[in-house]
Amino acid sequence: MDHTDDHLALEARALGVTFGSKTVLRGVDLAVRPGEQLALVGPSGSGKTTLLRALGGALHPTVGSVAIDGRDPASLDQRQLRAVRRSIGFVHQHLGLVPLLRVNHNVALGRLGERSLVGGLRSVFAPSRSEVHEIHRLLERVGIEEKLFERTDTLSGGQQQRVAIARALHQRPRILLADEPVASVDPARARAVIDLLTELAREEGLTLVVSIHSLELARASFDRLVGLRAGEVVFDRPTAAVDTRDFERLYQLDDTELLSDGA
Ligand SMILES: Nc1ncnc2c1ncn2[C@@H]1O[C@H](COP(=O)(O)OP(=O)(O)OP(=O)(O)O)[C@@H](O)[C@H]1O
Repeated sequence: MDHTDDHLALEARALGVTFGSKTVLRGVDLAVRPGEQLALVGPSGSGKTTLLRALGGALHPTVGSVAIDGRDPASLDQRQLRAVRRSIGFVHQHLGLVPLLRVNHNVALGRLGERSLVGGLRSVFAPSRSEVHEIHRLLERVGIEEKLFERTDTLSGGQQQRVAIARALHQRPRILLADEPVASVDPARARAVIDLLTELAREEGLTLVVSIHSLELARASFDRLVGLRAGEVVFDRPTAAVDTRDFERLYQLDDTELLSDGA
């Protein structure tokens, strides 16, 4: 593995995360090159969300370290940390949209973090023409431009997913992290949303890490799969080299795990 920081968008080194007495991640090593796309797969509770949060600098590792574009968030001051976080777009599992706001306002919120509170709110509720144009263009790219002025809670689950993607892109990130972005849509729409994410990331040259429940979908849409089980990486391979035994290993429960689970 290439450990030259300059060449990595994201890196975890011997990463461990513990909540109270519960170890959620242990010994995780991961290296992601700029522009690379990969899927994190694993059973519920295996630590995918926690790993994404740590990689995005939203959670400090208990042991080990993370580097984002070669910089360890733990070594940065508040201003530097905000700049690093702005370079990362996050599509949350539960989307985090404001239901009563119009679609254009929710997308505009993507850039709130880069301005003062007053300036940010002005840009959301009284945006400049160029900002309106940019939001319209983003909604076109995610295929729901006709929803620009609709109230967000009137949109379908799949459409809201697209709003969340547009909001993350409006932030102009270099890295996009998506946590189960298709948890609430049916399989056909899930495929369309994942295809959209991978296509947009490719076009924009973004690094993309997506946690995904459906193995089928992960296999169909990503060239690299990282399997997590009980907080540990059990495989990290090109999709073509991941076989049925890897998947069995990922989903089997053994006595040790059952014993340690409640500990
Ligand atoms: N803040 C926290 N405090 C205590 N335990 C936590 C916290 N966050 C996560 N956990 C625990 O860590 C484990 C891993 O959670 P995580 O959400 O990372 O898994 P996941 O693979 O994303 O699961 P899912 O697919 O269900 O979203 C779970 O057992 C969860 O209960």
